[in-house]
Amino acid sequence: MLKLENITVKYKDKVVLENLSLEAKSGEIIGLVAPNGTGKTTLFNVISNFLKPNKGNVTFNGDLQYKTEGKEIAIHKQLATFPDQGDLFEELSGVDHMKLYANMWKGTTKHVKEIYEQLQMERYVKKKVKTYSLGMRQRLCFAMIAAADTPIMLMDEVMNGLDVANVSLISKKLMHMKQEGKLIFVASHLLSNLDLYADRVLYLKGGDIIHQQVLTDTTDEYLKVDLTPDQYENLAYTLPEDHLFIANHLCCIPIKNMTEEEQKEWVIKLSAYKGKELTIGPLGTAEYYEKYYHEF
Ligand SMILES: Nc1ncnc2c1ncn2[C@@H]1O[C@H](COP(=O)(O)OP(=O)(O)OP(=O)(O)O)[C@@H](O)[C@H]1O
Repeated sequence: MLKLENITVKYKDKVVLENLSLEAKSGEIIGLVAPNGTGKTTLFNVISNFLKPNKGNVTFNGDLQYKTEGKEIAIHKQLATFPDQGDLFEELSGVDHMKLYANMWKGTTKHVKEIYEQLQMERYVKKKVKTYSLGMRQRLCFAMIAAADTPIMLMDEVMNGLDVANVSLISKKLMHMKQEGKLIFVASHLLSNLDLYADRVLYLKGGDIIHQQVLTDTTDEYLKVDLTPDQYENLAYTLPEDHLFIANHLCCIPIKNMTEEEQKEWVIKLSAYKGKELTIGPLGTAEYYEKYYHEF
């Protein structure tokens, strides 16, 4: 559905994206993770053609590229980007904004009511935006992209400023949209939230994707224990070569190639470190984030 090939973006002599390639299909939620200023927004701008890359191709549905105005219109019918709170009109109501997006992309507003009901916005959706709090504005931005109902959605910081209840509400709606077959990109700093609904999480560093974490892959399991650097250095056992010591505190031993007996032995060995919690499971988004971006 979407193919990026060797995308390079430079601002003067600063290289932000370098030879980045990626394929994505419908029915996927892809998390995009990196510290501030790494290139997440730049990547979204390339996908939506708000920015022409210095090199590389963006292709939709096998052969559709931003080559002519007509093709750009055809692509933009299928793709919506998350609105910025600064683009909201203070004198218009929430439902006016939703209808604007619904009309622009779908040519109908029939589905708008169902969306604002799902997002529990009935109480205020008909009031002017100037009366909205930050969280209400953010929920409206999400309701607008949901009203556009496009097959591809690019969401930058969708959960910004939302409380726990609203994060959960929007996460549920995202899962629902995925089931409908949408391809959704979510750039986020709310790492554990991505574990809930993303199929894969991409880690961006040095202009490229340095790691792709497949969250549906349960074979990637580790025995995890928190150790101080001192405990780690002076461990009484030789750890397997492919173990990780993430961010100087989390020791992770891969168990996928171990027999049940070997796994039990490691649990017993590590249980000796009293007071340290021992868990078994895949690495979460927050753990990978520490692995790639922790500065020693
Ligand atoms: N128009 C521009 N001219 C020059 N440099 C730019 C421009 N736009 C972005 N940059 C630079 O490109 C880099 C990547 O910016 P980008 O906004 O893509 O990062 P990001 O990962 O989305 O950050 P954040 O998490 O803060 O939103 C930054 O170093 C930024 O300063």
